[in-house]
Amino acid sequence: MRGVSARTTTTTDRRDASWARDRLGARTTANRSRIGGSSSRMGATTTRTTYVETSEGCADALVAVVKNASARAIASRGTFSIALAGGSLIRMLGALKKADAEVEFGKWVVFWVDERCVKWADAESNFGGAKRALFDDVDVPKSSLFAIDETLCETNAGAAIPCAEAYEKDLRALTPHAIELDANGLPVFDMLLLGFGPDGHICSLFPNHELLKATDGWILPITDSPKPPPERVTFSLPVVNAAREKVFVASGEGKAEMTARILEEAPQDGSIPAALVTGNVRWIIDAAAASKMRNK
Ligand SMILES: O=C1O[C@H](COP(=O)(O)O)[C@@H](O)[C@H](O)[C@H]1O
Repeated sequence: MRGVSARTTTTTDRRDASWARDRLGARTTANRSRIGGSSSRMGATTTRTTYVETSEGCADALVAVVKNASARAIASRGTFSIALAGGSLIRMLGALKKADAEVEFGKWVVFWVDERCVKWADAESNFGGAKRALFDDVDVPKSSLFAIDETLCETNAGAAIPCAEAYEKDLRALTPHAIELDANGLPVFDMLLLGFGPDGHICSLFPNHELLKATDGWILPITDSPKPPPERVTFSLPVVNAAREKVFVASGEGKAEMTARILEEAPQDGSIPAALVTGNVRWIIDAAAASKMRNK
């Protein structure tokens, strides 16, 4: 593959959701034990990091990771459930078209880890961007592409709550047959493709935001997103962490500072949401994004 170095490192730690747990001291024991009981949050976090030279290298490495996970999931359960971020990650998605002959796109079920409450044709729509970059050209059945209900987004104001309710209903209808549930009753996506902002946000979970502590609800509305548009929907942090594999792609100098902070400082106080992702985590990083890391 172009630009993919052979160098992949693996680290394992015992990081758990201590930030959420500590701040939840005032909550009931029942709530605490639900959080503490999640195996993906309390078990070891394994981080595999693949270093590549260029953004093309990132795209190629991403294709290899998705192709393998898709084949494994389809062989064992007949479907592959994947949820996608938006933003700059969308630029990478088109590379998956190269794997068209080897990937059984017909067996995919696709969600978005977060969405801005706008019409699909709006330039801000994460679904619209992914559709143009990939899904217009591969054979994922339309009925397996789970976008938010755009009819609820005539205006951004007032859209987040009804959109989140409807989107969670769609997700619940797919469990447990197409998307498994874990021991805590959380949906287990086979793979999440995550981005992160320069502030360390993931999905539409922003630094120090109350929503980081949410333990009820799979899809959360946010009405005060610091990054426009203000009204969005997002996976909750427990749903993110319940996924079988989380893949971060860090490409370009603009991601360098935050990549180093997430991987080398990993504060657990909610100031960098990306550092709260636990379980089976994979990073694909190009040279520009890795340029501020001290240990690589
Ligand atoms: O608003 C969002 O931002 C993040 C990061 O986007 P990027 O353009 O800075 O890479 C993205 O992961 C999220 O899905 C999106 O809605």
